[in-house]
Amino acid sequence: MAGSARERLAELLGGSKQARAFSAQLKAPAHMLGLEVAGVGPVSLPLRAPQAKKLIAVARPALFGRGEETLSDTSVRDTWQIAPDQITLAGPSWSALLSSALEHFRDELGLPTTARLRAEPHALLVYGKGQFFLPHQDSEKDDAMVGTLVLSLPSAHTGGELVIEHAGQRSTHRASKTELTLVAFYADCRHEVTPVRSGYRATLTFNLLAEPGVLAQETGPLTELVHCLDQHFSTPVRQRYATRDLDPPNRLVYLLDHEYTQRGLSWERLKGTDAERAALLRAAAGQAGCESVLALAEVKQTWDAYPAGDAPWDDYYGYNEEDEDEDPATDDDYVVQDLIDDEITLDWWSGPDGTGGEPISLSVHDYEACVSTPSSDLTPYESQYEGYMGNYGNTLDRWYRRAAVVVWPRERAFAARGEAGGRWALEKLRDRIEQGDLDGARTAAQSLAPFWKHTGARPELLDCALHVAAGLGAAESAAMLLEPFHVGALGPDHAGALAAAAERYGTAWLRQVVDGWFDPRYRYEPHRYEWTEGLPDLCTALRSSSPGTAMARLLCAGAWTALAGDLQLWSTTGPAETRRSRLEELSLPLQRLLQAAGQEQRAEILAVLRAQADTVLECLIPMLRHAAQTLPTDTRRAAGLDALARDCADRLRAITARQPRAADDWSIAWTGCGCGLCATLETFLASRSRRVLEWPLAKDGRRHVHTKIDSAELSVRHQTRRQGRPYTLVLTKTEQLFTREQTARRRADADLTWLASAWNASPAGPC
Ligand SMILES: O=C(O)CCC(=O)C(=O)O
Ligand SMILES: [Fe+2]
Repeated sequence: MAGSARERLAELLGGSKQARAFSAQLKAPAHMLGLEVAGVGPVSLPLRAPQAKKLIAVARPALFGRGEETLSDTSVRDTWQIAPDQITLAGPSWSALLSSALEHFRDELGLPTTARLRAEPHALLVYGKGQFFLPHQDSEKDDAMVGTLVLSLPSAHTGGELVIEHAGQRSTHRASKTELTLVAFYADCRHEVTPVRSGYRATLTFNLLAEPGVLAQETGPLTELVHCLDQHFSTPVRQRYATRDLDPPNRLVYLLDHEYTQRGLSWERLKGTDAERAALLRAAAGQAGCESVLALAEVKQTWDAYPAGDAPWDDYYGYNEEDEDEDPATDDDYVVQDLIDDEITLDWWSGPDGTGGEPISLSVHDYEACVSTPSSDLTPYESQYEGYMGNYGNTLDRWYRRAAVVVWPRERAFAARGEAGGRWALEKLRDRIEQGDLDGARTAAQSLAPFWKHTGARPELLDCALHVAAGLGAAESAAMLLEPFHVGALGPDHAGALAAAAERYGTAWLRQVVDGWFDPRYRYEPHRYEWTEGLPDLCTALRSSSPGTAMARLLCAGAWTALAGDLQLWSTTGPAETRRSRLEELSLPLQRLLQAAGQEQRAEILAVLRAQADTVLECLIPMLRHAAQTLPTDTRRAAGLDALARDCADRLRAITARQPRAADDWSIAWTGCGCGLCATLETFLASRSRRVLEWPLAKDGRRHVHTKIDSAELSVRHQTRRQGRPYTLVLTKTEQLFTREQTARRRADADLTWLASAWNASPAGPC
């Protein structure tokens, strides 16, 4: 039944009732009905032959009415009937089942939602083999009677179908063997029961009455709209495939039919049918305790489509060779099939009093959307056909501009507006805090929780969020507001507000929040370290208070975890070219971190750097070069860079002190994956004298060896001699073995000389 309040709203506002069903069916578990019959006792379900016979024993042949008369004629109707006063309907779930079934049938049959249906037991009917009821119309025994409800008891039988007809349409209902089958239909429908061919069919029939008074009363569309709004805003949302219901929706978005500009959008200037519909909905919203605003919506629909002239299966069989020279395609050239996706986004709305307005960004959930005119009946302002792309088959995208009336319950106004504009929500919270309305601010803040993560954390809002968080004095809500931000939003200006929040809520709270800011999701973003530019100033400012000092420590720790991970990754990851440039990228963030860190933290970082392999120089030397050009001497010293320069000089000296490779030494130290091929390769590489290996080797083996040589960038050329079987892999050690070492040594020499001059990095003393 989900969506029925919205559908009804759309119908009422659209001014035309859709053709409604004349009959409807529902199944329910057998245990929900407890049935007792005088002279038989409790009837156990599913019904079996012995008990069916007992029921027949207390029944009498059924009569039927023709005009004013009541007749018995087995050529018209042949069945056994038990009067309602012989029947007791009980069981713990029976009344719940009946009332929810009646609501269902009311909605399905299109009766007003204000109506209350009541079911009055009429008879228990039992049909044995060959028994039936010819087509007839039930007499309306009561002014309030609107239809008939037939509840078939579960029982095994063939034949005995209930066939209902209306305006040339018919629906056929078969009873279940195991479940209760409930069918309701309007009193003006002709219906019949076809002959039972085997087994027994048993039904409980009821007159369906619309509660006297309610229907007769002039309800008018306004009352019904109010009722639908109440229902929409109080019914939990059920999403397809979801395991549990969501809270009731905060919004209803009713799409209007015309296009408007921002300036032209006002309650007084709505066009055509929009004017009447919007006025009606706005009036109903007011009566239902809701606020309403006008908004501009963008609708994008994606349809399954194929070019007209092609049958959808032509792609598979290649039948479309004939029609090749066609004009450029337009929207009309496609056959549109199913709607795949329907996205509605609101990008602007007016203030609740109808004045002002602001840009927003809000995607409308399908359970909030309500339309009397489907977008597909309007003209798109743009459409685009996309051939087969992998995700879907061929699709046609269509874009529409529409206006909308957005309605929300007054008491949920804050969340309803807040989801569309994070800035608005934060500013309102700040105002309430400043006016001393702390309770109001806390309740309002908490109402943002379900969606804040997805909507509220734009970087430019961090400052306001920090102030609000500190002012709220409610740790959980404060954390909820701050957690979705990313550390990238942080700058030196935030120091004051950060320290205030830290002071208010303590270190454990702080850690939880800051951890969220270093979400590893951002790890591979290109500018992920840009924020460290402000880190030294931010930390200096923070250190003026002790909670601020703790905050600074957390930020440096977070930055170091990220940097250490990247250093480790890139200093051990292949091709030299990539490694060098990645490590160099880390040099500036590392320098800023060393400047920002406290003494103890800096010592820890330096110790870790010292323990890294020599490749770390590819990060450290560029860092020292940069620092030498940009930082004053005392800043460099304070950041521990002097000590770092000495460490680097030691490493470089060790490299330059290594014995140069002897001219006849062709050995290459390398270890493979442990397989037989790698063992052969390892032996060849390790040999001082062997330069060439001729290795008959099949394709897979050759590929393995190629990969190993290339990924380790070994100074070995590999060629395949395509003669004989298997081909021969020819490996040749190259001169690069010597030139590379010479280049590295020359670079180390140069770096060392530079270090000695720019950093005065003479060999470390005994201390
Ligand atoms: O047994 C049925 O399914 C329908 C009976 C009926 O149409 C009637 O009692 O008027
Ligand atoms: Fe009937």
